[in-house]
Amino acid sequence: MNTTPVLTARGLTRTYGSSFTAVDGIDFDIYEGEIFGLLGTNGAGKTSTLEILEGLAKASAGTVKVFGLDPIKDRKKVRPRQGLMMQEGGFPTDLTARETLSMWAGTLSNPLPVGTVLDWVSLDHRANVRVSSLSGGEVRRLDLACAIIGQPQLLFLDEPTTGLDPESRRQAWELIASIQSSGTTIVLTTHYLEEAEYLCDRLAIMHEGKIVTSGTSDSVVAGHPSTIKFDELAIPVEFESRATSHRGTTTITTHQLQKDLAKLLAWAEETGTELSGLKASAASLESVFLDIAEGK
Ligand SMILES: Nc1ncnc2c1ncn2[C@@H]1O[C@H](COP(=O)(O)OP(=O)(O)OP(=O)(O)O)[C@@H](O)[C@H]1O
Repeated sequence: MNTTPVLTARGLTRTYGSSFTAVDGIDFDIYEGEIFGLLGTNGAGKTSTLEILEGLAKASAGTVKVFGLDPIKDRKKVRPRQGLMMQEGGFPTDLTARETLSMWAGTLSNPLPVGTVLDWVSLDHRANVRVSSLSGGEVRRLDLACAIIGQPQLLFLDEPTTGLDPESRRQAWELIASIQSSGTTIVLTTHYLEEAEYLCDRLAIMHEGKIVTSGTSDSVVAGHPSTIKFDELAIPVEFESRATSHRGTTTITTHQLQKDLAKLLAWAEETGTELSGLKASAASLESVFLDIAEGK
């Protein structure tokens, strides 16, 4: 992996008003050519962080360097190298998709052809439709088109596939992956863990303004326990200390899923016990995320 940092954040803090800390002293590096994901529950501080990285908001404390520069003070140098897709685009509604993208391209120094980008985001057949008549998912794809048409070296995508149907989401993933393969570094936020697993080389999970865990998806999941669930019944003594019971379901947590499952099945066989509702699940990004969300 290329470990040349394109972006570094140290002690990044953002407070609202006099007392609310939305981003609480976080540190991370984003390397050239990678896709870095910022994940977290609603209100974890992802957008508040992204806005500082993008140079749209000032940090209350800490530093950010983008291409070694200050994204606010050196805005003139940094901005042309960045593409931004925010949660809300806010286009004039009476322009068509093509007019909107052409107008935006007119402000950039090195835009790709408008028709090519409309084709990439599958809006070529909707090019002459006014923004007011586009569906929510189509507006989202127009947002993405505006973010990539300037051939940015660093692309920020804030929930790029929210509102897209599953097929359009897959297409957006392919497009984002192909933009990365052309050398662009990408920072994205998402609520879709499958999206993070598919796209992100590394990710950080935020909770209440802090980064709780970070690394590759595999390294974040490693060390997290797997679970065995079944309908509530008396269980072997050796599992009692790792078992919890909730709404009629017993859950055993384990770091040795195969071994413990084999033991449990052998016990059930010997004692003639029916393990109804049996479900064994390896640790996943989702289980890590849910534990963090629950403050575990
Ligand atoms: N302008 C603001 N003034 C006061 N509080 C704010 C402001 N913007 C955000 N917040 C608060 O800061 C916290 C972090 O918000 P932020 O939008 O960064 O979270 P997020 O992780 O992006 O959430 P989501 O997944 O819902 O988009 C939330 O508690 C939010 O209510």
